[in-house]
Amino acid sequence: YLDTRKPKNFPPGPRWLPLLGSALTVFKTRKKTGDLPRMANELSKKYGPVLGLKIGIDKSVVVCGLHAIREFLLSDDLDGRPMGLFFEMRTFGLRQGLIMTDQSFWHEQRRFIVRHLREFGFGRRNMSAMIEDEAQLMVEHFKKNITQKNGYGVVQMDNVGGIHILNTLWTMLAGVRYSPEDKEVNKLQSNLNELFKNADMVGALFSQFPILRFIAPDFSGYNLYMNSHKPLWKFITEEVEHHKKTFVPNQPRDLIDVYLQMLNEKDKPHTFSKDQLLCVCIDLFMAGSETTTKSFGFGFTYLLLNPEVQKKAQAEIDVVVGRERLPTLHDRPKMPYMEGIVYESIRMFIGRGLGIPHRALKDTTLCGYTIPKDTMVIPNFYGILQGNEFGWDDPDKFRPERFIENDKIIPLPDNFIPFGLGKRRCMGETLAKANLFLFISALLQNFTFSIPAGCDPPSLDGNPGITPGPKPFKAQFRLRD
Ligand code: HEM
Repeated sequence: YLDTRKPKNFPPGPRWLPLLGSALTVFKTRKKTGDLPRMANELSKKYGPVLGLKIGIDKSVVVCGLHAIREFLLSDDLDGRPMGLFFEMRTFGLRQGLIMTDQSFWHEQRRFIVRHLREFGFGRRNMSAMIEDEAQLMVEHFKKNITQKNGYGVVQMDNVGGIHILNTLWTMLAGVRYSPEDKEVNKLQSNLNELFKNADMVGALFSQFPILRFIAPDFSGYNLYMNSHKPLWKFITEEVEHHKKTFVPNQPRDLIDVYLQMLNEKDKPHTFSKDQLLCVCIDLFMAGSETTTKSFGFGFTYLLLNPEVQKKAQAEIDVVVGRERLPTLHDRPKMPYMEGIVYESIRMFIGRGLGIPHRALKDTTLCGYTIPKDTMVIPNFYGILQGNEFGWDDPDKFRPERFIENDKIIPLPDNFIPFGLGKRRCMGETLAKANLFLFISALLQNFTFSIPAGCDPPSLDGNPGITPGPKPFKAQFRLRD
């Protein structure tokens, strides 16, 4: 009986059943609508934009409308991150790192990481040169894959950007760049892809019913979750050990060295530890490559389906950049169409999903409802980025023009908040946008992409999961005339 009682003034939502909470309604609506974000959008039509749920043992609130999402993301009381097995097991079972920590621990670490990444170019002018170099390597890699006989190449387009995108962050973090053919990194990225596909933002079955990890480790997703993380833990640990062996005091080569230097300080703040360094690297490995690679993948899904968009982008590139050199970030203000492609790629990615869950740090209110301490609160990006109630005409269409007026990028609409808002706002926005702009424009400057003969067109369904991803697809590419 107690299990079915909602806290006073809790946001409206489906009835809670003993043990299951609202899981049955969620499950049924999800089956009908296809995924969690659409499920929440559907239920919010009945219950309102602040949707109160309980899945297994966790009380959670999914926030759907723009007004409610803004109030939520800008509230300091809702700046925490959920606790629990699912979130902590990513990082060796520790509540450490950047993404899933909160309060003073998170403040201190986030400030330190952002400040020192800047020393290695993050968000600075030389970051552009670094991405341009990587874009050059990407173009060469594509050229190598064109066979003389056919005059074209074929690639697995949904994840081809993965290592190049990772490299732009990893050069600053660990001072290394990997070859796009590196077997280990490719395997790590495909492991994570698999993992992100098979769980979702509110956690896996084993986190809602923790006992299941002992009695049904396969069924509850526990084994898959653990096994997908182990190779990444090994990889990161080896990188940090290598840094320790080659470390020269006061001559930092990258962020890991700066962190090691801090670890050697006698009076370092207590939030700094070797474990925390490993967890920061894990978080940045995931956040830094996964999201941008998926936006890139969605971007090319639509570029393949809309050859006229490729043509318009190529015309703009030819006028502003020509063919003699690769595009740079200096060209960006003169290339609104390409920038529109970047925004649409991001909208098609994050607009299919839920954001990272937050946690109420104390009893508080949201849109007049009571949110008890420790409730998990999750923003739903689907409605505001892909629903037509927020001014998107044909929200399912990939239309870079929607961001352009009088040949200029328009001030971005209030509901275009793919990187979140407030103190927990994404710290990689500048890097992500620069990567997408430089990689996509460099490829379109050199190649034209099409659906390979005998292949189905890329699917628009996408894979739901922790973050949504494009369904795997191949692309054929030819050098432009
Ligand atoms: C298109 C690409 C990307 C999108 C759409 C995106 C979006 C987001 C969103 C929505 C959040 C959550 C904000 C919140 O919890 O309220 C977030 C957090 C975060 N992002 Fe990104 N992101 C992208 C790329 C990147 C990149 C390249 C990095 C690399 C540095 C990065 C690092 C992070 C980190 C560390 C957090 C956690 C911040 C915190 O909790 O303090 N992201 N991102």
